[in-house]
Amino acid sequence: MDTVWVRDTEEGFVLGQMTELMEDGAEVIPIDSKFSKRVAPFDDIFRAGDPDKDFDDNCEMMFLNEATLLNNIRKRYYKNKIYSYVANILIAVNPYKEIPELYSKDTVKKYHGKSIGQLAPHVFAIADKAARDIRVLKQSQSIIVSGESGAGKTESTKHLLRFLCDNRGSGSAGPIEQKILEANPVLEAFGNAKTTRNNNSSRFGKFMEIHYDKKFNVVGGFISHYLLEKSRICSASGDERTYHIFYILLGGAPESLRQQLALTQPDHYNYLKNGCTRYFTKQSSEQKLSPSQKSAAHSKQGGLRDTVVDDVESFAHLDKALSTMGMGDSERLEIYSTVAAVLHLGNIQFEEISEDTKGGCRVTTASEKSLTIASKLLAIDPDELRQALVSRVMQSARGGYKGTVIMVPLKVYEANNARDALAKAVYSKLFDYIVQRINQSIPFQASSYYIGVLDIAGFEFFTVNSFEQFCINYCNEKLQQFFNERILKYEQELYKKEGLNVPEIKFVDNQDCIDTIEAPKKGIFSLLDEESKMPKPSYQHFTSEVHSQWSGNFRLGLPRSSRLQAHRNIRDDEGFVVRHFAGGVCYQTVRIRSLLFFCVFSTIINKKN
Ligand SMILES: Nc1ncnc2c1ncn2[C@@H]1O[C@H](COP(=O)(O)OP(=O)(O)OP(=O)(O)O)[C@@H](O)[C@H]1O
Repeated sequence: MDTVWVRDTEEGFVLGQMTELMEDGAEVIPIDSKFSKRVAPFDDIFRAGDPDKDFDDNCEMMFLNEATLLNNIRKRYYKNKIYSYVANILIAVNPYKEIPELYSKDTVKKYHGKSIGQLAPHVFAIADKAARDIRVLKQSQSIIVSGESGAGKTESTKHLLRFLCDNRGSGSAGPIEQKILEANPVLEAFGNAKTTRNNNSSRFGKFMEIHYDKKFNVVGGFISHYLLEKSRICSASGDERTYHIFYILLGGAPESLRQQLALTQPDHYNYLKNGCTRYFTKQSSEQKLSPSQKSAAHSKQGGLRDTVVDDVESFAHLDKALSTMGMGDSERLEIYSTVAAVLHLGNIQFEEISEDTKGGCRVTTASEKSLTIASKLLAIDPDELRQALVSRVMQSARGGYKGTVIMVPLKVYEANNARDALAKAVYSKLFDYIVQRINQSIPFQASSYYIGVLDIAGFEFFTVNSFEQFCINYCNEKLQQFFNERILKYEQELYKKEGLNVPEIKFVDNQDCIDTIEAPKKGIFSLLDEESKMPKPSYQHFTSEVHSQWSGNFRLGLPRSSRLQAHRNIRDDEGFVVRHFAGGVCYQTVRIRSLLFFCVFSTIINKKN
């Protein structure tokens, strides 16, 4: 009788004995009597090998399949062994607790110069391999960290960087390395937020390069960032919050600065009040908050607790880190003013002008004060800001000549969209600026090699999927293609070359899916680009174009073809389904409309800069 794993809807897999073979399945009696005897198809039955033993490298198992892989990872996890390999790929499980000695200075020292497999699987072994490979192969190296939100990507990235910045196993970092490491808390303040899955979730992707000279000394670094989640700037809902920096300023900035920025408490701001308005505090930092800084929810329920995040204490650390990066008092004040301006912008509200036959709107009297503060903090004329919010500029062009400029009044909902687009553009430009300043603080004149670490969000699929999910999933589609090419195709070619008789591994080429997104002229990006250049862009027209260009293509479908009931009610001209390598995702184009507004407003911001 064979010991097998059989698929189970509750448990994932259940261990059992295969007792009887049938035509298209088998009878399995689970070893644990709390599970019932069952008949399962062959596709749901997997050889188990020795289920009590755990392996450093999953490839060492006699039978490698979905069930044995999961069993091995689980067995190890319960023994605090959170890492395992699949050849050169490291699998990490988030332990959500500190494991003694796992990342200590001694452990760093131990892993320096050791090949993969010499010591237990570890993120340091991957970093060391990259460091040795640039020496041996004389070629730059990159490490891709991938996984769903909360999987531990950012923590793993930090450990990789710490190892790479460690001075040849001395347990300490040199001055340049120190600056590279200090970039993280600054990026986290502006680019991380509390989500339901992760108190410190990175809402942007990054590629961090550590540059080396010919003698393999660290000479500097460079950070590229991608896809900051802009929708979060203007709305937080339920238990989620917007970016940490807003709460750090409100809860941690000195009283004088808060007064200068006209800051009060989180539930006074439209962009914050619909989400969680409590600060992260420790017992000691909670005492430092005055009642006027706390939202009603914070006063009632107290602070949120996390081992790392503390909004009250963070301000001083952030301010110091920005100074270390070479930012003087006035530059830091400009940064804080811009953050505060976004909050005040969000409080500007509009009302219809009943006597206006063109259906225009104006700023409400109650929010005039917010408009004045926002324009003061942004150092722009309040009337110019007002006009930009309640009207749209139109200029005819004929035969290469530009005609008269006409100000078209906006309706209330259009002005709301315009305000939010402006707030998003201001904040995302600020984020670009922060990254640029970090890069200036870790410059390098010349470098021979670099080790890059890519920390980017994994595949996303929510009930409502917008442009942000579209970009993230496109990126993951490209990464999957890279993986297919680099690992599956390349390995199989190697086996062939070496004359090994290994059965061919079949995988689905996802180039056709990538084409639907990026093909020139008919790809979704191209169509969106075209739509945004039209005098009257509309999401319905854009969606119809997508469907007509890709009609009959397997990769693109109508919302009603989605597996999720909620998507089947979406109209044909309100969304489309893309069948990605990881599954179908229904994107709602009503949401993409904000991108069109974004295009208009980024022009204003660029002019201001
Ligand atoms: N190796 C680890 N040891 C201990 N705790 C960890 C480890 N990795 C992650 N954690 C815990 O899990 C939390 C989430 O991890 P992390 O922020 O790295 O996830 P992520 O994959 O980057 O998520 P997101 O995509 O949302 O940014 C961390 O704040 C930390 O508390």
